[in-house]
Amino acid sequence: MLQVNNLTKTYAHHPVLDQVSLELPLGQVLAVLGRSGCGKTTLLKVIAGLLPAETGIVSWAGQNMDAVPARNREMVYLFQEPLLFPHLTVFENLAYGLRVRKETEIAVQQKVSRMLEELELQEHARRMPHQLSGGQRQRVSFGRAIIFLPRVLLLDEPFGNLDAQTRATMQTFFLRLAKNFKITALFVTHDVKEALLVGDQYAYMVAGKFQIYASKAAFMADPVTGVREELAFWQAQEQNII
Ligand SMILES: Nc1ncnc2c1ncn2[C@@H]1O[C@H](COP(=O)(O)OP(=O)(O)OP(=O)(O)O)[C@@H](O)[C@H]1O
Repeated sequence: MLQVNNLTKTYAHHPVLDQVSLELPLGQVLAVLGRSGCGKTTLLKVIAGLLPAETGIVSWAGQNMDAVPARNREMVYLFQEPLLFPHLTVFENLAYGLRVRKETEIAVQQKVSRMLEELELQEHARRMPHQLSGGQRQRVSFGRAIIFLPRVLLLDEPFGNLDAQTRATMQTFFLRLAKNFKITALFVTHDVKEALLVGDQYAYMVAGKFQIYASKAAFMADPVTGVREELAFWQAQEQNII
């Protein structure tokens, strides 16, 4: 289980993380909804070990991660933009983390083949990243992060730059991968529908304050999340048509 206790961080006397606490059990996805600038990226980077917090503790299975550098935390921060090695094929991009961990060639071949299948990219294994569409690149980026089974995946608006249709396809991919690989993830999004779709648990962040809801119903019922507003909008559209 990932545990975060009372994280605080300020920039120029302005609190960006204000006593943030959360618990994330294995295999669960916590969808974090929040407007731009509320501190979501800062939270993910502190958990990943890429930024220091002023106070608070990040721990995994009861072990304090303070002294564990980012590269050893196995809490992978995935950028909005897929960052692939431009000089490596899709296959080698996926294999990279396994090779760094000195896995045997047989294991590399098996794991990459399975991942290519999961991502429906078998036919693109020999392509270079610039020969892929944005959605395909994002799939490779996902696969590369998941293939060595990190403890936690930290997703920062991963589909924010994709068109609506590709975004919907990617959400379906994510749900399948999350289930098949028992992914534990914090999934940050501005999009209410995306949060509802991908989450097992739900949180809302505003001005560095983090609120976790006891249930999906509680998340949907709270006016601050904007869920009710969005539902009302679609109902009004429907009534206008009829
Ligand atoms: N290095 C920094 N120095 C000063 N202020 C910063 C720094 N990094 C972030 N901030 C400020 O902290 C706040 C939170 O930033 P953060 O990137 O965590 O927001 P966010 O919720 O991820 O926003 P977005 O959705 O737009 O990426 C913002 O007001 C931002 O301007």
